[in-house]
Amino acid sequence: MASVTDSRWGALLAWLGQHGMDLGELCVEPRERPGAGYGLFASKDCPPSRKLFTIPDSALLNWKTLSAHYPSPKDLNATCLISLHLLLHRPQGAKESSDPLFGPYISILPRDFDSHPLAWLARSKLASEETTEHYLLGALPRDVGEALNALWNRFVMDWKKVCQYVRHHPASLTRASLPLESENFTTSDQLLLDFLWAWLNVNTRCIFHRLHASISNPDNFTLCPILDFANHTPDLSMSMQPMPTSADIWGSPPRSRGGDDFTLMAPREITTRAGEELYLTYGAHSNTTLLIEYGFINIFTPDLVAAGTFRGEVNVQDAMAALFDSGGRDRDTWLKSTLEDEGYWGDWTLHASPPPAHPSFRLITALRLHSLVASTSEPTMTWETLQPWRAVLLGETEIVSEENEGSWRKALLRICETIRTDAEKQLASVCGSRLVEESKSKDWGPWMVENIRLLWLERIYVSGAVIRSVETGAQF
Ligand SMILES: C[S@@+](CC[C@H](N)C(=O)[O-])C[C@H]1O[C@@H](n2cnc3c(N)ncnc32)[C@H](O)[C@@H]1O
Repeated sequence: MASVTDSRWGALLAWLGQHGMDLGELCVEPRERPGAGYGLFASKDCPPSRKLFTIPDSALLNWKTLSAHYPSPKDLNATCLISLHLLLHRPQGAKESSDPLFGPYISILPRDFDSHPLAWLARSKLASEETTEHYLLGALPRDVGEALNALWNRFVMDWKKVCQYVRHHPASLTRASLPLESENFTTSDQLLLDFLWAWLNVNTRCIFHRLHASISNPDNFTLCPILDFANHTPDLSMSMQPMPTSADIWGSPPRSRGGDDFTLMAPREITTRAGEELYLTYGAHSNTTLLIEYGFINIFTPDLVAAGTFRGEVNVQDAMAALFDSGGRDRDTWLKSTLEDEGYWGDWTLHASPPPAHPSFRLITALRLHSLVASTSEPTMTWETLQPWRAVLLGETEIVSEENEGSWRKALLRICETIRTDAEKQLASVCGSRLVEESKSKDWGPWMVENIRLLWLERIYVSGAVIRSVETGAQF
């Protein structure tokens, strides 16, 4: 542990002890983890499924534990309420948070998210001249940039909700650690950046926790001290497991209290030795999602992609859009509306695993339709002539026809080749020496350039692997 975190860790444990945590059973601690900030490490040997610690419900930071301290809390969803609370009590400089409720926990949260792509986007929007962040954003694959813009829109919507809430309930600011005026919320760039810090803490560190009667309630999540030091592993067998709460078992949360305590268990199948890192699996996410939502990617090698052991995924929206834009207006419009009506428009992907490397079923379905209509001289098809394609969708037959199989597989090859060639060109141009030089102005810059380079390489390797699958006659 770095020295500054040492004292914050001690303060956090003392505070958790006041909340009733049994510190004697704790067998983990945070340590610096190059390339990932901090991580959670075993402080003694942990056999499979050993209980690692329990955080009392009152020390969990969530909608239930905060709502009693805010006027009309139902006006805010959990993301907005937790983010607002963090914003009101953000530590200043190297000081500790003076929040009387969660101060020692807020003090140990990351102090900045400068390396996160959403922070690049915010800074580049606020900056008057080109910054390193501009160059990094310019080097991202287009679909990754689009996913980032969608995340930005989500963030801005939450910020607007919070600004509106604060305007209607200025009393919500009276207990803030910082002197804040509700009028400044819509105009201050600094407040927007503070909210971004708070919102990214929520977005990158919260975990599902059943707080509400309905399991699908979107506010069923919490910030959980100590657990949130855990880094991600894509390997589920190495992941720690939350112990099912009584709400999970009985189907509804306890009525009398804020919620259940949160207990974390060691991985089910392996023994973790003292000094080894403990992980959580955040989800079966693609690298695009990991980068956009969490600010890192799963590292891979060409061998792992070729062997189908790395969960490589490539979005082929642009190449498909070009294909669906080349058959004449009537045909293109008909194709799009037919696929939309059937729910198969967009979200088309290639996958490296499980082997053989393959196109998604959505992509195959769209290509089958494109090839079917291309085999006719008409721009559209009748209900009757479309039946062979629908029969595949309904599971009544496996293929439209032998001819259609051959035709969509050829179209798939062309799409993969386009993606591979385009990625090779982009890799050489956007990840060139200018970006490398620019990135050196940030301590995390070269690491991020390597992540972006890997995103382009993922396109090259995965499309190459699908080409090999098609050429060797793999059935999908
Ligand atoms: C829940 S926190 C984990 C603790 C965090 N590393 C810290 O320093 O506090 C999630 C963040 O950790 C980082 N992270 C998690 N898993 C990672 C991994 N496998 N590689 C690199 N960074 C990772 C990312 O910045 C992510 O947004």
